[in-house]
Amino acid sequence: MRIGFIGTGSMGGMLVRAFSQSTPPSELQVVACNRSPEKLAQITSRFPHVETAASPEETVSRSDIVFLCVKPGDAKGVIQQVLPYIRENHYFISINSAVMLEEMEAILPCRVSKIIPSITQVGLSGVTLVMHGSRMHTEERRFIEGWLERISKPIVVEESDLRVCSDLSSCGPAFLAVMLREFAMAAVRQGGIPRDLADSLVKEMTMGVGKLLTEEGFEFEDIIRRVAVPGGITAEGIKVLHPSLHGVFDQLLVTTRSKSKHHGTAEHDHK
Ligand SMILES: NC(=O)C1=CN([C@@H]2O[C@H](COP(=O)(O)OP(=O)(O)OC[C@H]3O[C@@H](n4cnc5c(N)ncnc54)[C@H](OP(=O)(O)O)[C@@H]3O)[C@@H](O)[C@H]2O)C=CC1
Ligand SMILES: O=C(O)[C@@H]1CCC=N1
Repeated sequence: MRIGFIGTGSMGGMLVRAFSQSTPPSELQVVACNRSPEKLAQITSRFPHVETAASPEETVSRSDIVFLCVKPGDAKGVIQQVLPYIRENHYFISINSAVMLEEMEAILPCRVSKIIPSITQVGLSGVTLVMHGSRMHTEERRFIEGWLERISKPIVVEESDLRVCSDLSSCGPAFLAVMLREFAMAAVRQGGIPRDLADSLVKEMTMGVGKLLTEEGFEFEDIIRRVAVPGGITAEGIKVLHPSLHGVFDQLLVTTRSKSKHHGTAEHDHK
């Protein structure tokens, strides 16, 4: 299978690395291009079997599955640029939430899907959100999801639910990191311990909680019940958290929804 990547920035570069780590070169031919050559050169120096294409057009010509990994404001221009090189049997997959499946299908003659990756795929974990266009039938959907399973847990969602789902799976790592950093910094202030000790404790705790939730069958409530024993210390801490957190995430989701309505122009990409 020949997989092409147009754009090897943060997300495209991550996907190239993730596929290269998870799949032997004998099963996968990767070809990629990037506007500025340095980012791609960093990847090819670590993964020499990743081939360099000179342009998006060449990437498309040399691929069966094409991942479009440019910023929203660049996406429509690149789609127009590669259009003459797209064959009906191509799979064209955009990682931009701003470009709608219907818009892509109206322009492109091939099968299209949209996926929203997450920084967690650096560790071959976390979710890729998947939305398929109308030309993707059951077998073809399974085929693409099978590839995504090599690097993540693919979850199919409705395009209309994308905003809130990607807040959880793709923006979520940053939201969680902000909260965890606050926790560590408060421990430094209140407990007088060094920052690196506080960071290590929070990181290891987070990894352990992740395992309970994903591997040990714990629900959030199970963890809360087992740790916040009646009359204990954790329960007192939770009494502080509840009023402070109430409404915070509603506000966050209202804000991201509002921002996403104005997203998708080159002007906004560079703000
Ligand atoms: N960051 C995240 O966690 C997530 C991001 N996304 C989405 O992914 C998309 C990409 O984001 P991200 O990877 O962070 O952005 P980056 O800016 O890091 O990557 C975009 C890349 O596309 C390259 N590029 C632009 N135009 C062209 C072109 N014509 N031909 C070849 N390469 C081109 C850029 O090259 P150059 O080196 O010249 O800039 C750049 O390397 C966005 O839509 C974002 O919303 C989705 C999920 C999560
Ligand atoms: O913040 C952003 O715009 C991107 C989209 C999803 C995660 N990061």
